[in-house]
Amino acid sequence: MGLLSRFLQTEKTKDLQPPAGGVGRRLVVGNWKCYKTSGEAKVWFDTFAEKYVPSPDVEIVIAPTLLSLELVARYLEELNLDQVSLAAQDVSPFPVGGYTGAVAADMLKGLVDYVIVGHSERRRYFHETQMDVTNKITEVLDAGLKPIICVDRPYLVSQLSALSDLETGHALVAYCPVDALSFRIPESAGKVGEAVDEIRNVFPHRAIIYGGSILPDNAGEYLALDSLAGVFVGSASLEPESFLDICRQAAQFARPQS
Ligand SMILES: O=C(CO)COP(=O)(O)O
Repeated sequence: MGLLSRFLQTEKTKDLQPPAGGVGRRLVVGNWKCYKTSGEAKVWFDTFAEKYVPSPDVEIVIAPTLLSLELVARYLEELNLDQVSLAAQDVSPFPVGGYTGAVAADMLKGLVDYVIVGHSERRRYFHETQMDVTNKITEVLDAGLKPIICVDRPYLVSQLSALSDLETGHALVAYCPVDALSFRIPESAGKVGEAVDEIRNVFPHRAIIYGGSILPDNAGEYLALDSLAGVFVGSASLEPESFLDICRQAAQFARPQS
């Protein structure tokens, strides 16, 4: 699929109804990127906790900055919110050792369940290579954590083939087309469905989520896709209200697990 074929429609889906029986368990991941101090993170969780209604079929994952991770993890323990866990936004490609400035996967154990790996912003602004990404995935899996492996357009095929030999364990794949992030234009649900099929050819049994300009107004389009396990939310996760709105929609679309 070429660039031209990815012209996007942003039809509104406010009146989209979940099918009877729902579409399966849903995951909503909020990536705060380089926003929020530890204090701001605590305020976010206070507001979130007030209005959050857990659903057994929706898993919520929040990725604060590495700096605030420990404090947020302790606070989350206090809040004791069902179905909410944490992710690290990045990790060292190396184990514990003489690597100044790095945080090793083993150090994240007990704080997070997931680690985001290979986000396009890491690849683009920090010049992360595919080899770095592969090493990070290995470190994360060795630490017993779950990598959220980001793949994007226009490098989907090469990124997937680089990972195809890896034993990816409990990995999730996050499809985040760069145009949808950089240009603030979400990829249409139809195009996302096509990319998901492409990813499934390489990782047939991996859960796949989509990220790129997900907002409360368009989240339902993606949550309704049977082939998608959930959504990966950037900007709209920064405000607890808009993130809660997306979580509520996920609960509407989720189907109880048998
Ligand atoms: O990068 C993303 C998920 O990690 C998506 O970011 P936006 O939702 O801000 O486009």
